[in-house]
Amino acid sequence: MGWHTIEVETQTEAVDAVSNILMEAGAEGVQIEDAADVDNFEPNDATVFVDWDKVKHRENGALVIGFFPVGLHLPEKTLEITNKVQKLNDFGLDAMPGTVSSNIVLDQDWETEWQKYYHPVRVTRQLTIVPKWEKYIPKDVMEKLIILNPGLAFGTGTHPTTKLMLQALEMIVRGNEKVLDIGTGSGVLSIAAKQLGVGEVLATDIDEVAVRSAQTNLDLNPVAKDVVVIASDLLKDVPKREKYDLIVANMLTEVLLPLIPNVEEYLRPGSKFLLSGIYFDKIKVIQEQLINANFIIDEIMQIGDWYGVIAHLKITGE
Ligand SMILES: C[S@@+](CC[C@H](N)C(=O)[O-])C[C@H]1O[C@@H](n2cnc3c(N)ncnc32)[C@H](O)[C@@H]1O
Repeated sequence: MGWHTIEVETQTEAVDAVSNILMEAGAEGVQIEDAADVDNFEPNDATVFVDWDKVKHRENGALVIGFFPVGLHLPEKTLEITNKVQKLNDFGLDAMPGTVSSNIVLDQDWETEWQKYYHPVRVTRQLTIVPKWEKYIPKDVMEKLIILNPGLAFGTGTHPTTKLMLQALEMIVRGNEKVLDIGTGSGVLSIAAKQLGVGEVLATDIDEVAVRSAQTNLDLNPVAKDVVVIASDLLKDVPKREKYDLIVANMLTEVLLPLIPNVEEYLRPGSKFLLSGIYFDKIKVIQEQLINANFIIDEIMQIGDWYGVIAHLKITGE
């Protein structure tokens, strides 16, 4: 069996959005070649030096490749994707040139290409992401594993926006918190939260494919077996009377902005709200929206051009 690939030439800041477009269009996986990976590259072993002149890598921009099963109507799919990529500019994302092209590859090529990119990565002091096909033994008692089938949905753990969330979780989780994970993608943050000792977790995503992928990944992690995952557009299908100690949301600013004013009724005073997916030119507007919605900002975190925020709902007298 072969695969159709649809490739989008774009920019680093639009990689997540383009990946989502490809997944929503029915891609069974995406592969990303991003020039920024060279800057963000952190070897597992600090003594490793990579001579980038000798390693094949992109010099600029990014290429996102979606893998589709053969049988789809390629010209129609390509047009649908082109239209959606062009609309990203309206959201203030530089997705250009946004050139979309298609190809066919052999199954075997895809399998080996795919797996070559994913290896166990210790993303924070305590958390290591392990692709499901790797046998990995924790290096010390502190190390906790997140087993993932990467490529099913956004959230392989190595993207700066996910890393910021994992770091923030590690900083603030004390144990037994009730957690809401909005836009769960691969389920990575729910699994991490459980590994760090939280109590109940409800995970949501607008995308049915992501909901199924999250469930597959949750099933790979016994610690996360009681996480409930549902399809929901933001808070629409989250039970109204529920209160959470912690809400996490790693999504584009355009999605976070309408969410922020509505989370208060799901939190208690002092409950934490972690946000990520914020590109550098959007951090101000997110801060303003949080302050208007009764939040105190505890910490602003940054990796490269991406920002994350740790906030809490005002306590009376604050
Ligand atoms: C950037 S990914 C984050 C995935 C994962 N939580 C992480 O941190 O790596 C954003 C996710 O939000 C989901 N999403 C986008 N708009 C949404 C909405 N209106 N309601 C719920 N989920 C949404 C997308 O389908 C995607 O899975």
